[in-house]
Amino acid sequence: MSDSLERLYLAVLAARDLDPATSRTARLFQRGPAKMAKKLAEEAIEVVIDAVHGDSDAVIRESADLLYNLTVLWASAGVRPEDVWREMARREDMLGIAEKLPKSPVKLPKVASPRVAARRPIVALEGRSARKRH
Ligand SMILES: N=c1c2ncn([C@@H]3O[C@H](COP(=O)(O)OP(=O)(O)OP(=O)(O)O)[C@@H](O)[C@H]3O)c2ncn1[C@@H]1O[C@H](COP(=O)(O)O)[C@@H](O)[C@H]1O
Repeated sequence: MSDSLERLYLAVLAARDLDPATSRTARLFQRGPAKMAKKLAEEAIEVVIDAVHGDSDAVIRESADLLYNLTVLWASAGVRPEDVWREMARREDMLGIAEKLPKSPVKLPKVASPRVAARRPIVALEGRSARKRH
């Protein structure tokens, strides 16, 4: 998925300077961050409404529109996809990926790699209040 988003981000950057009369992306850049934010919010609401109605095909279509509008806003804000992937990796390292632990006690490897050792333990979701992400 990140490859698709990265290709889309590059296409958005390339379209920024096209003719707004023929390029939606160029038109969004011409109209500025407020318009971009409005379109992004509209798409998010469309995804929510379609999800609530159980229309998964519409959720797929609107999610593609949402991601398009998100990459436009990233470009406008000077954010690159790799900046977001880095933050997601940081959170994964810090918080671990909460997984359902097996019922029987599991033998953890004696020697963990420094990266694994630095990670917070994987926690079971049942019966624990979700930690607030920071
Ligand atoms: N990936 C997309 C993409 N996804 C969605 N959209 C546009 O976003 C719209 C979805 O928003 P809406 O549902 O609000 O559609 P709308 O009601 O017609 O829009 P408004 O009238 O509300 O502005 C779609 O109709 C598409 O026109 C996209 N427009 C462009 N791209 C890509 O962006 C790059 C640049 O394309 P241009 O902007 O055409 O130069 C290319 O790689 C394109 O494939």
